[in-house]
Amino acid sequence: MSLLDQVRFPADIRALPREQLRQLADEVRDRHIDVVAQKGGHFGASLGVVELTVALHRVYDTPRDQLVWDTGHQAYIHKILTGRNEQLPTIRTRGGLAPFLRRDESEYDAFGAGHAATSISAAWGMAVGRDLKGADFDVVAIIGDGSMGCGLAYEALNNAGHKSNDFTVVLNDNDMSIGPAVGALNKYLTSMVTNPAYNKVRDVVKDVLHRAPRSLGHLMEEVAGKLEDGVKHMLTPGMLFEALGFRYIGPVDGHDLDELVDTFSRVRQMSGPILVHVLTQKGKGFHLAEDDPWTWHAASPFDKISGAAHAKKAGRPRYQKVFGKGLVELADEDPRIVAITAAMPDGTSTDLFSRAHADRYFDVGIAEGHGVTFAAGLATQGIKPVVAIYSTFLQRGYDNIVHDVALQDLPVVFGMDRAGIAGADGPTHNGAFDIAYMLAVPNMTVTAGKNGTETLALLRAGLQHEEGPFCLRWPRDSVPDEVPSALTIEPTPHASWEVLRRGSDLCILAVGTMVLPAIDAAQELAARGIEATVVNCRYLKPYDRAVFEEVVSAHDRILTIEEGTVTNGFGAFMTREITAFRRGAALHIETLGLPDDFIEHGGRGELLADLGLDAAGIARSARALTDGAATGRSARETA
Ligand SMILES: Cc1ncc(C[n+]2csc(CCOP(=O)(O)OP(=O)(O)O)c2C)c(N)n1
Ligand SMILES: CC(=O)[C@@H](O)[C@H](O)COP(=O)(O)O
Ligand SMILES: [Mg+2]
Repeated sequence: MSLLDQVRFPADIRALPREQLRQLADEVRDRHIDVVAQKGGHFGASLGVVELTVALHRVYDTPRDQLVWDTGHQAYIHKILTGRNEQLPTIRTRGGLAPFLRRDESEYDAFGAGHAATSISAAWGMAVGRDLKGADFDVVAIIGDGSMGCGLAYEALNNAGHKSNDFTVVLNDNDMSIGPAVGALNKYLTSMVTNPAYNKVRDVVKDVLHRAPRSLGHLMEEVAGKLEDGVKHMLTPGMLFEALGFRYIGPVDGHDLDELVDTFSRVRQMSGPILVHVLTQKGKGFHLAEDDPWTWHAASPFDKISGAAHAKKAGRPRYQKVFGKGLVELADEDPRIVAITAAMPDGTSTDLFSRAHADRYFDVGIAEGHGVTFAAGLATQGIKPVVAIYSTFLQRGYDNIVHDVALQDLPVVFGMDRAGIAGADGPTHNGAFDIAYMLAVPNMTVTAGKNGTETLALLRAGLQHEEGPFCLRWPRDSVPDEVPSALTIEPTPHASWEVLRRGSDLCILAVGTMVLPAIDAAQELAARGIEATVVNCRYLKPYDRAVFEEVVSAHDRILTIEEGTVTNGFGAFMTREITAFRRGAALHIETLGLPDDFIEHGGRGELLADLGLDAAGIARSARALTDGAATGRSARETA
């Protein structure tokens, strides 16, 4: 009988004979491989924490004791062991399990995740909250080495380390982020655990312990622990974490269940801030992922034996590839261009740049704010930095954008990928706010291309723009057009719009990915006798004042459409501009976009249709606007 049939919750793990934990771990690992092979999803990170997850739920009394997983892409094992095994195949699908952790999905999900490096701050908050109310439970944060390279983690360590509240940080060190591990921390951690003298002494200590008579066991354990700590302090450089006030324990073999259970049983009896350094292998137990953890960070459905993806990647390339290739071509011609990524070389396709111009490629790690201000510094030296960061992750660098780039009018180009609906990654990853947050920044030029070619045309324009920062956005999608070499594409004229269609019944002001569906909607409307003007507002700010005045003078019914929040988005901006320009006129303005809410995970296309942001939805809104206006219905904002 399979153990997984009887182990549904952590209490079942704690009821198992200890010698069955190994079998449970093997079954859980196989289950994870089976489900992701069928359905796709995040893959390598969960494989690396199978034993760690089993051991934590074995030792700690979850959900009373709180486990705070960082980022959450490694939490499939946690979900399997906390009552969600049957639902696992629904993960990342509309209405199914969330891609990461969510407090509203399970009592075992102590804190939501998705963006990296929040776990220590959150866990510390829980520990202090516990002590303020005199409660009694353990709090454990589990953070990866890549996420430990993020400044937020140090803010938390620094703050927690000088207090005495009990809480534990588990550093899951697989020497890997998504791309190759970057940063001095990784070198430091590696040096600690590969120091031959330190490891020799550890082996001796282990051997002495093993041989000690049972009767002396506890005493020997104390002596051995002191000896090991003394050696550790002597041999390992700096003991960064001890300097920050944490008792350092480790490194521990993250795949040795006995060592893990013994270590956490010991740690659970200790007091104060503790950091347990666990060594794991990302992709452990699936040979292809062990050999190439970067590629197997996430996977689309694949054959378990060969690893071959089921669905052949047909059709046109993703926007990210078009951007990455175009940037390389432009950098071939201009030695001032540099590319900056924040630990996402693959997702932004700046890995292409790293191969073509290694000396001008910078992966700053999970440090978006630093990446932005680093770019500002480069710009003061006449360098042309292109900061390629997902819209959602760029939120981490907002003050840096305002304070270090825009206020100093520095020519930095921001390439915001995953703008709009990201899809399966859900609300933590949707690029819902970049139009709103960038429009609010003085001196910032805000743009969005209608297709791949125009995206590169805007990139060229941004690289020529010397008078301050410039941003452009693109979706997690394939381009709708054949895209030529960037070097053959003229830069889009500054602050220009493009009138794609003229009609007398209403005017549609469309942004970026909404332009082509607006054209399709206009054709549907025309079949019903409604003629729409469609304008490609590829410069959101500064906008094309001449075209604006022409079309706004000619229309009392205006529909704006953007794949971004309507709250303080382009539509709100245009509504203010239009009502000021047509003061006193009886206008009917509707702004379509993402509602003032968080959009759940699901397929990008189905979510856009749900939101009325496909051609059919746009046509419906346009008809309502023209019918409504015909009956004198007042203008209304729609979400
Ligand atoms: C703020 C932020 N930036 C970037 C990402 C994208 N991201 C997801 S997982 C990951 C790598 C994390 O590395 P590590 O913490 O070592 O975890 P591992 O995958 O190795 O288990 C990155 C960069 C993110 N989730 N959040
Ligand atoms: C967990 C995380 O943040 C990344 O793995 C993210 O899911 C990547 O997103 P894309 O798949 O859109 O590159
Ligand atoms: Mg890692």
